[in-house]
Amino acid sequence: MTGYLELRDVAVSFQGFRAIDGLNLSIRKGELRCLIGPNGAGKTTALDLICGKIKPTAGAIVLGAVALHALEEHQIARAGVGRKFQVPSVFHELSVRENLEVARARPPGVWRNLLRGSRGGDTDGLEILADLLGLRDELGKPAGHLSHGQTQWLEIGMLIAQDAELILMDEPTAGMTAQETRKTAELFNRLKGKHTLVVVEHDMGFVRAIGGTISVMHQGRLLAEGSAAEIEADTEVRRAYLGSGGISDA
Ligand SMILES: Nc1ncnc2c1ncn2[C@@H]1O[C@H](COP(=O)(O)OP(=O)(O)OP(=O)(O)O)[C@@H](O)[C@H]1O
Repeated sequence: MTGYLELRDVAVSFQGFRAIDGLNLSIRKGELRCLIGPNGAGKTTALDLICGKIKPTAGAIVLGAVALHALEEHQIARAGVGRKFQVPSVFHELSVRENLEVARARPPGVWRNLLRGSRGGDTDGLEILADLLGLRDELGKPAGHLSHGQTQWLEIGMLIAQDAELILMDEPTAGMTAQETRKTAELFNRLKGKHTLVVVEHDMGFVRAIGGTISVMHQGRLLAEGSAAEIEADTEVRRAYLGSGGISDA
C-alpha cells in the first residue's frame, strides 16, 4: 500500500467486543474519503483511533512516515491531524476573526496567542481563509451569533488555521439546512487537494455531491470501496444495510 494515511489490520475491543476487527484503509494525500456504513459499523471508532482518542489493541496507523498509533493524542494533533466533533468547539464570545487567530497559533498556547491577537498581531491570510469558508462578512461577529452551518464552517476553518493536514469529520452536515449542506459540499470540494479529508457521513445525497472514493465499513472492517454508483449497486453493501433503513439521503 502507498497511501498517505494507512490503517493496517487495526483492531480494538470494548469489554471483549471487537468494535474494529482487522480494518484496512489506504488514503492518498489530498483525497476526500467518505466513510459510510450501517449503525454500529465502527466509523466513529475509526476516527477515534486515527486521532488517538483511543488506542488500537492491534495493527498500525501511519500518516506519511509517522506511526500515529505510538503517539499520544496531543502529539497526533501536532503531527497535523485535526478532528472536528459533532458539537463545535468554538469560543462563542470571541469574534470569528479572533477564533481563527486563536486556532492559527495553537499549539503551543491558547492564552499567549489570545494576547498577541489583542495587540493587533499579524492577521495575514485570515481574510482568504474567511472567503474560503464563506464567512468574510462575519469576521467581526461574535461566533455565538453564527448560524449552525456557519459555526461548523468556522470550526473547519479553525482546523485549517491550526495547519491540520488531515481533517477528520463526523457527520459534518448533521442538523444543517439543505442550503448549508450544499455549501458544505462546495467547501469540501475546494479543500480537496489542499488537505486530506476523512468524512463519516450518512447522507448519501451529500456523499454523492462531494464525489471521490467511498469506503463502506461493516462490523468493524472494510466491506467495499468505490464510487457512489459502485457502492449503491453492490449486493454485499445492500445486504449490510438491510434492517438499518438502507443507504439513504438525509
Ligand atoms: N466506548 C465504548 N464502549 C463500548 N462499546 C463501544 C464504545 N464505543 C463504541 N462502541 C461500540 O462499538 C461499535 C461501533 O461503534 P461506532 O460508534 O464506531 O459505530 P458507527 O459506525 O460510528 O455507528 P453510528 O453510525 O451509529 O454512529 C458499536 O457496537 C458501539 O456500541
